[in-house]
Amino acid sequence: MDRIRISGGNRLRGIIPISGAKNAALPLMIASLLTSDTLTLENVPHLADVEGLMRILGNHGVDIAVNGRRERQEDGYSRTIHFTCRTIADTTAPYELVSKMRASFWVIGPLLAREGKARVSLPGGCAIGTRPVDLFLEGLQALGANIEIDGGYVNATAPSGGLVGAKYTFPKVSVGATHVMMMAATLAKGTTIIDNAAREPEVEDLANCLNAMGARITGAGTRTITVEGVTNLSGARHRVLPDRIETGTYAMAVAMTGGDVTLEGTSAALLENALDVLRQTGAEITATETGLRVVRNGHGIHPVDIVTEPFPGFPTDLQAQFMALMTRSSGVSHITETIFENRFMHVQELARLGARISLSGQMARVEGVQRLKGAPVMATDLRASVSLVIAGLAAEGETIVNRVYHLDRGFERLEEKLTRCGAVVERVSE
Ligand SMILES: CC(=O)N[C@H]1[C@@H](OP(=O)(O)OP(=O)(O)OC[C@H]2O[C@@H](n3ccc(=O)[nH]c3=O)[C@H](O)[C@@H]2O)O[C@H](CO)[C@@H](O)[C@@H]1O
Ligand SMILES: C=C(OP(=O)(O)O)C(=O)O
Repeated sequence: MDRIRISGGNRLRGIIPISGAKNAALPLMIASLLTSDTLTLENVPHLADVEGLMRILGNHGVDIAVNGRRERQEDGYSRTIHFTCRTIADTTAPYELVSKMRASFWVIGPLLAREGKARVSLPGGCAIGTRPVDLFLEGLQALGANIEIDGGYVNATAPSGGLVGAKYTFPKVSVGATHVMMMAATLAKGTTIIDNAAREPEVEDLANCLNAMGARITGAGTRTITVEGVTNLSGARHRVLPDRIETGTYAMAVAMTGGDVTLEGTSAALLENALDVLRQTGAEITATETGLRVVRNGHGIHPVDIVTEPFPGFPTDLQAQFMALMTRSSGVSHITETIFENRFMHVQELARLGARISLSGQMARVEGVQRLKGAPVMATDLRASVSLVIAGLAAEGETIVNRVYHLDRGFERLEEKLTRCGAVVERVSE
């Protein structure tokens, strides 16, 4: 099993290219199930989750060609990929595939809309909370679907004439359930109004792609999304938006080590809240023509309190990384996690490096320390893993991060990107 070895203490200087967003690429790939034409996606990150979803889509009958060639390109950079699903080969998404990744459950929306039925295993994904699927099921039921849960599978069936548009208000904001309801509603009869929708940029990206495929969606990016159903969707070409979580992660790494790094191919508008918080910690952040420049020279790290919230609030997917930064602040900060009830698994691992963190329910109290010291640590989930990398970059001596397969789900070429900026980071394969 691979590990990451970090020798801490170097400032980061240079340029980091930001990849396409994992959390946009996954629903966009799933949208290819809605049409028999080719959906071409540019800037698809090379990640374990993307590879896993390709296997799932292949099982449903999607033909996948990378850069026009059939063979997979293994150089590790973001790619252009063509997805063509002439006919749905199988409406079942099996446990063995779906249990590895939360987003794979989302195939339920397109399968139901196009084929009138879907049998999808209950999902897996990062172990950061119970992560139920009640909102997905209620949303699909509002469109007329009949839902039964049996043997760990959700069996969904559309009424004989297909799904029917409806008004539905989510009792709680869910990114995944918004994606699914929006995809399902594109082929439903009549108008669907989705209230209390997630406003994440990835929802807007999916809506833009669906509209390019012939859907009629307005309001994505606001609380209310309206979808006028159409009879069929066609192919399209769409570029995956930049990864705001990767952007924020590297910005926090620079704030942690000090230095001067330009993050290329990204946009401040995707993560204004997190960047404002970083500025309060003492980092200087400026927009450039092609991305962002993050600088921290000389000054200490100021403590800042944060509360995670749905977009446009502070993202839960940056909470662990921010906690790593706060371990070196000059005071006490409070970090409140409101999205997932079990997203503090990194706390005990950060403690191995010398961090002083205490937990009380949903809130972590982080007392900044003057120095962290390298140690072996264990990655417990995707963003927790990268928080350990950030801490390791600032720790004295050697940090070994075990179980890096979590990291490979969401960070393309992490070691290379950091090494090019002066960090000493290497992957050790055994
Ligand atoms: C692949 C992807 O894009 N994953 C992101 C997506 O996950 P995901 O779409 O799974 O997250 P949701 O927005 O659905 O979850 C938000 C909250 O709603 C709850 N909930 C959700 C669905 C449901 O049916 N019932 C229910 O109670 C969840 O347990 C959680 O407490 O948004 C999360 C919140 O920004 C991010 O952390 C994940 O990185
Ligand atoms: C929690 C995440 O992913 P998933 O929803 O796929 O588990 C994440 O991207 O941080």
